[in-house]
Formats: sequence, structure tokens, C-alpha cells
Amino acid sequence: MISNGAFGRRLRLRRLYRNDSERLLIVPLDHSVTQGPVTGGTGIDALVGRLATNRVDAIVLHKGALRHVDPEWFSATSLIVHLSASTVLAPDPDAKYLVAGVEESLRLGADAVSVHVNLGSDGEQRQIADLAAVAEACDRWNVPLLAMMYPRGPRISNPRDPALVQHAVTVAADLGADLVKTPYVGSVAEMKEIVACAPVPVVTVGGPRNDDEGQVLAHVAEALNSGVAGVAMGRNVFEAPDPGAMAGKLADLIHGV
Ligand SMILES: O=C(CO)COP(=O)(O)O
Ligand SMILES: N[C@@H](CC=O)C(=O)O
Repeated sequence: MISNGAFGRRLRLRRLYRNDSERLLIVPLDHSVTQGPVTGGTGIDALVGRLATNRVDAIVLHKGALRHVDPEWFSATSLIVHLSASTVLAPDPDAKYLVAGVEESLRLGADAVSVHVNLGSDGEQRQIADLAAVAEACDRWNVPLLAMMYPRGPRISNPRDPALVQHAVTVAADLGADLVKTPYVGSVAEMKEIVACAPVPVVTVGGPRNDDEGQVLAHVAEALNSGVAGVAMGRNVFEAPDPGAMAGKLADLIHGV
């Protein structure tokens, strides 16, 4: 793992890798702003606790959610504060904008921050500019940056096109991200090429809910075979009947039993 920057950034980045030095299991819960509640009635604190106690390396949360979560859970997992937002109700749900900052996230105890960019969307210009500005603030405050990069927009017919995904990864790395999250392209060989060209670790998303747990785990195993550094899986964890058990099965796959 090639670390970037000052001691503080390297330390925070190393803290993300809690269960082994090469792979990550990240569970994003930032969908709460995009689409609505992610807790299925159990409450955000209970959900975070189930994830933290099942070897999830980091959890992505929006800043306000932290008011309702016991900080004790973050002795067992890392906190990534998500800085971007949009909702599915918007005229353009792909138009992401910033709702939090790096200093604010540090005050909240963040180990890292994340920004979402829809490459090819009508609002791409602002999103890329926001990514660059956040990267500068991360450099200033020695905070690792996870870029959530999706080929997504009116001119994107195949959001898993390897060339588009590789372009998205390159944009993130070249603007200063320490980690990139992006869709799996569906082929081990093609994902291997993307990973090989990426100067920073790449993790893949889980995608829409699949009720067949075996298929979800097989998808992760295939992605891992392509050399990705892990997964950032949201819906297939927090929408599972037992999110903690699902997280544990993913951790077993990613980190070993
Ligand atoms: O990282 C992600 C969202 O921020 C991926 O979420 P899903 O696994 O639900 O696609
Ligand atoms: N960051 C994502 C969450 C799921 O992919 C979004 O805003 O939609």
C-alpha cells in the first residue's frame, strides 16, 4: 500500500485497514439522504453497532447521523464522513453538491471523508470542482479522501463500461483521492486492468439489493479475484434481514475467517 502525504494522513489511512493491511470492508450508509432511512426501524445506533462488531473496517455516514450514534462504536470501526448529497426527488438526482466540509468532519472525529462524483452527468463540472477543492482541504488537514466515482448521466449508456470506469478512477486519483470506489465492470480481466492502472486502491460498490445472498458473496469473491482492495457495500448489507450477519460473512470473505 503506497501511502500519501504527511504523517497524520498516513496514520488515518492506516487506521482504515483495521482487519488486514491490504483489504477493506466499507459499509456506506449515506443512502439515507439520497433515498431515505437505511435502518429498517432498528435505529441508526443499533445498525452501526451491528456493523462495528462484525469486522467492518469503516462506515460512511452523514454528519447529522453522528448525533444519534454512540461514539464507542468507533473504537472498533473507522468513521468516514460523507460530504456530498442529492436526493432521488431532485430534478436531477445525479447532481451532487457539498453539504459538509473537511474541518467540520475532523471536528466530528472523522478518520476520512468521501465525495460522490457522477461522471457524465449534467452537473459534472461542479462535482469535479468540488472533488478538487475537498482534495486540497484534505491535503491541508491530512485527511484521507474516498472518491465515490460513477459513470452516470444522460449520455452514459453503460455505467459499467470498463473504459468509463477507468476514466472515473483516473479522474479521482489525479485530483487527489486516496481511495476510489466505483462499479465492478463485470469481468475479472477488465477489472484487473483498471486496478493495475490505478495509482491508489480501488474498492467496488455492491449495487442494487439482491435477495440471493450467495450471489452477493460470489460477486464479491469475483471482484476480489480482480485485485480490488475490497468493497463498499451498502444496500446489500443494511437491507439484509440481519445486517450484522451479512457484514460478518463479507468480512470472512474479504479478511479471512
Ligand atoms: O458506496 C456506496 C454508496 O455510497 C455503494 O452503495 P451500494 O452498495 O448500495 O451500491
Ligand atoms: N453515494 C451514493 C449512495 C449509494 O450509491 C448516492 O449518493 O447515491
